[in-house]
Amino acid sequence: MDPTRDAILAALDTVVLPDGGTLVARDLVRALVIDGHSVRFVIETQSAEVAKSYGTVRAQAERVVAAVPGVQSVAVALTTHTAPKPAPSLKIGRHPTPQEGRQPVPGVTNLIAIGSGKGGVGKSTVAANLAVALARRGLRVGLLDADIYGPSQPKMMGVDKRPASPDGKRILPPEAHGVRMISIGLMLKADEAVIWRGPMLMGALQQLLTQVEWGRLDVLLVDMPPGTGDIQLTLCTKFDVRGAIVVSTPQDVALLDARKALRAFETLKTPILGLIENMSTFICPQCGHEEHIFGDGGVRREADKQGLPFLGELPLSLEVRLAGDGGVPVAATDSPVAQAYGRIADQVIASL
Ligand SMILES: Nc1ncnc2c1ncn2[C@@H]1O[C@H](COP(=O)(O)OP(=O)(O)OP(=O)(O)O)[C@@H](O)[C@H]1O
Repeated sequence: MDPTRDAILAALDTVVLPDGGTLVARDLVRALVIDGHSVRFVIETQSAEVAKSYGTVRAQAERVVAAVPGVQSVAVALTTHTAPKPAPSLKIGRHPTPQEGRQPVPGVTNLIAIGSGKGGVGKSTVAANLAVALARRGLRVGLLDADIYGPSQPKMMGVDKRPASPDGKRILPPEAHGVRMISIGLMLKADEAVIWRGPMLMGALQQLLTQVEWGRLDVLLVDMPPGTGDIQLTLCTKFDVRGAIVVSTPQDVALLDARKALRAFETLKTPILGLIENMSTFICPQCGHEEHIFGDGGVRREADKQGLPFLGELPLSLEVRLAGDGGVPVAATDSPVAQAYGRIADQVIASL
């Protein structure tokens, strides 16, 4: 059995520090990654002096984690959070570095874009839940929130800490619900607006893909901004994208825009892995009555018409919205919607 994040944190909570408190109570554990039976994390101290007195803490942390059932190897790094190495936010956003042709993202086997034509159809919700569902199927999964103007993944995945950057260059992605994730939203102060033009956006995306220490991933999902713009262009022309998934509601206006997104991916020579229908049907929690608020089966028909795979449908449900707002995606629960996400994850795995 693979060790769980909770079990690791419980073990680390027993490590008492020379200056009081425990590693967990003092919030010094960063970049905890559980990769099967291997566990790695960083202990971040406030200063070099403190770090010096933490040698035994590091050894003890390694010992208690190694004793957690299922753990076979442990790697612990001790770093110092000092002023000359600021949070990576200061370094994100720049003009792109010139590069020849499409490049792979180091360590990533399948880079998948999650797009939509129209905003608000639930693309970010689907990206977060699909990432969790794939991780629950045993894949090593990453999630990159490239919706630079409206990042929502930190909230949906329940992550609000700035990622660690031990050397000021590499960024260690936090892990939530079994998924390593990064978002431009984690690099910014709350309410800080991003007023960047095309080249800056392209540079920021390039940084998030190449400076983040993803490790080995089977799948990296990229939550794209809605529509067809600079981010789509950069991702699909500069990186080896395995394929795109397009999310739409069955409503005609959403389908109209979804068609534009499909055409844009085709023009950029990005294969379409399939379409997902979100907000398909609403089942009244009081009386059980089923209502097709945004129409019935429109996305499946569209996929059939275009000869593309239909990956599945997801209901409009209060539970989904509350889970997203609460930082625990519904796919991490035992609800029937989580099972629907599991089925879509199976389809995605089969398409790779
Ligand atoms: N199936 C669903 N049932 C209920 N609420 C949903 C569902 N899918 C998404 N939502 C809610 O709809 C809102 C918009 O969803 P989301 O942010 O995922 O859309 P988006 O397409 O990524 O939007 P944007 O254009 O801003 O990127 C959120 O409040 C989310 O919780």
